[in-house]
Amino acid sequence: MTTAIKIDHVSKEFTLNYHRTMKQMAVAVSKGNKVRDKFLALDDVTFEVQQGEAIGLMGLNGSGKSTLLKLVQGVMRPDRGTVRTRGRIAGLIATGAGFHQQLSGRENIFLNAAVFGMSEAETKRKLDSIIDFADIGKQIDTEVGFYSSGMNSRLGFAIAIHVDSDIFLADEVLAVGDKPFRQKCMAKIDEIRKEGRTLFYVSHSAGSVERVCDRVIVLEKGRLGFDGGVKEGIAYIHYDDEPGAPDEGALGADI
Ligand SMILES: Nc1ncnc2c1ncn2[C@@H]1O[C@H](COP(=O)(O)OP(=O)(O)OP(=O)(O)O)[C@@H](O)[C@H]1O
Repeated sequence: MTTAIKIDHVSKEFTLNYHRTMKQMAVAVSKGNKVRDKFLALDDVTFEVQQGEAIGLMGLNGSGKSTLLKLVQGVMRPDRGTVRTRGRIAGLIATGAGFHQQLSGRENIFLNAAVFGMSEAETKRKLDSIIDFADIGKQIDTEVGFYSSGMNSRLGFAIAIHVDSDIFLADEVLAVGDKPFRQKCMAKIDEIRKEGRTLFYVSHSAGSVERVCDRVIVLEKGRLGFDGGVKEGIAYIHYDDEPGAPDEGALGADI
């Protein structure tokens, strides 16, 4: 087996500022109060992913999932530890991230595709297919700054799935899309799986994780809480407790 991702004792620290203005800060300092704190968004996380594995990355809000994906994608560096990846990485880890707000959707396709390492010729060849998948009509030629979050997500996902990547990162991509779009995305994710590409799939939906993944990693306040089978992972995080809970209805069994 070939290792696709190696996360070795990785920590990432952020600063939490308690005040937004200089005045508030000055008042806090004069009273001897803290103005900022540091905290670990990721705390000594270690695991390996083999090529072709589909990992469901789960955890409560703020547990560090997106931060971990950003480190895997290479847009952020760890403060401690190492992140090693093999092959080309594509995916959607933050809706609208990487889009230039004043450029049109069409122009952003070229910009974003270049960031993923696609040549202009390759992008031109895939342009119609990307626009078709995004399916946002004439608004493909309007400024991305005016897009709804769903439209941002549609365009971002459409570009990402057209990159010939070895590792695909999907962070809540389906959360803002409507049902027909979610179904289309799930079909693409199935294709990615069949092609033997490595998948990192962040979701709060036990149903969709069960459908897509063969392993679950649970982050708890930045620490690795669980790493193992899908059913066990879902049970660990108690997402199987409440049948018909909102996450199931939103993204689960109905896809
Ligand atoms: N650039 C940043 N600067 C400061 N704090 C940050 C930054 N990015 C993330 N954080 C903080 O790090 C913690 C982890 O955030 P992260 O987005 O990784 O969580 P998550 O598990 O993806 O959450 P969610 O399920 O809500 O998407 C949060 O407390 C968040 O506020």
